[in-house]
Amino acid sequence: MKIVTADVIVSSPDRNFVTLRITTDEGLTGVGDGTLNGRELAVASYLADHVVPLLIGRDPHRIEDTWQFLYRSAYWRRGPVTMAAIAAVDVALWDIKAKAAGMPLYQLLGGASRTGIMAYGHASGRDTQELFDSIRKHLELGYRSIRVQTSVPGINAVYGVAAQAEAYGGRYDYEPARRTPLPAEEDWDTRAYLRHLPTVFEAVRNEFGPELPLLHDGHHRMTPIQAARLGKDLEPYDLFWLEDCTPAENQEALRLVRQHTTTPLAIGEIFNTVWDYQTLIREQLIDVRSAVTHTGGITAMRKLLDFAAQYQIKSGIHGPTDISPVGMAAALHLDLAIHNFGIQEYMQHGPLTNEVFSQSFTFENGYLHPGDEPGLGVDIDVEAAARFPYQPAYLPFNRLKDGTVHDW
Ligand SMILES: O=NC(=O)[C@@H](O)[C@H](O)[C@H](O)CO
Ligand SMILES: [Co+2]
Repeated sequence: MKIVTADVIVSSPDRNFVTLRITTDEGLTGVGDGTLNGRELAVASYLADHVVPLLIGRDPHRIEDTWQFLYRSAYWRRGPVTMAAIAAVDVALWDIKAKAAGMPLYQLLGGASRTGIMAYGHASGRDTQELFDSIRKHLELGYRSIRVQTSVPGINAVYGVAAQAEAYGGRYDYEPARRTPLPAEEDWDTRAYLRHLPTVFEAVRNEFGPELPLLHDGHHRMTPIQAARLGKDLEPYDLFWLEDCTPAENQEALRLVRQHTTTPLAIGEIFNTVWDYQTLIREQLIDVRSAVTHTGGITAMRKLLDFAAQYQIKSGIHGPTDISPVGMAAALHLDLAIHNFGIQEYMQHGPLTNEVFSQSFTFENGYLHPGDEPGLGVDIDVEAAARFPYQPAYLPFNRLKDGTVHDW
């Protein structure tokens, strides 16, 4: 079998997506997700200008060789753009291989290790009442695990608070990439946040009880000692995880956090190769790990998850709406097959996105399942995609009160 075409489709239903669609000489097609929120065109160009010419004529069954060829022939190693592009090719080739085999992708990954994939949804609120309503709404939607994000007194716009994003003219539910020519500036104050957050979880536990798995995303904003303090302050509320508690380019920084708190830590959604995690995993500095299929696709993610399994670390694959239904489906096939599954993030894509992408995965009673269609079980309607041309959209950034730029 040979690859005859590879189309890079940039489409913006609800939000921007980059999809690679590979077609073989036997008429089989496969799709891959190369969406990198706020830098979509960089991946689209990397694919169209530097990768697609290398794919034409290759045997699509040679997935490992194609991965190694794209990774090593680029000479320049790693990075979010390169690894998102390689991920798009890799997932499309796995889609083709599974279709050729006439089975859902998870069967090629070792078959099902569970009956369903525990999902968590994003509840948020500007105040306690709005937060409680959002948690109740997610419980009614069937979620059995819930991420809690709230406003902070004295801060105007905080990541992950849907109503606040809308008040700022954004659409949080399509991931806070504002359709504006330049990134929007938001404000931040870590001490105000550290004072406020334990009171939020105290209120949530009093209202919803001790059982409901609760998650929180620190979104890279604290120093290690601040993260250590928050982890300790949240221990009474028994979180499923505290995510991205501190920027982790310096992986050793997590040693300090670990020494002070037993709150489980999830890190990794902005990483893109196993090397970003190596110390975190080897020294058991994280518990449930979160990474998108941008970490080089199924081939690389499987190796990463198997490495993590040796250190009793479970998966927590990234699943916001800036991961397209294609990337989501890839995550679900992995989630179903691996033994060290932890949890799967699942925001629900918008109605226009569901017009462009047909998918066979299901969400019932709090559990996701990739479905049993041959391949990934997702496809892109190219005509529908053409109706939604790319629109520049950027994630916001933070500045502190004194004007210093800060992690968002
Ligand atoms: O845990 N989920 C997250 O942190 C996401 O909401 C990220 O802010 C977006 O995917 C960035 O594009
Ligand atoms: Co996150």
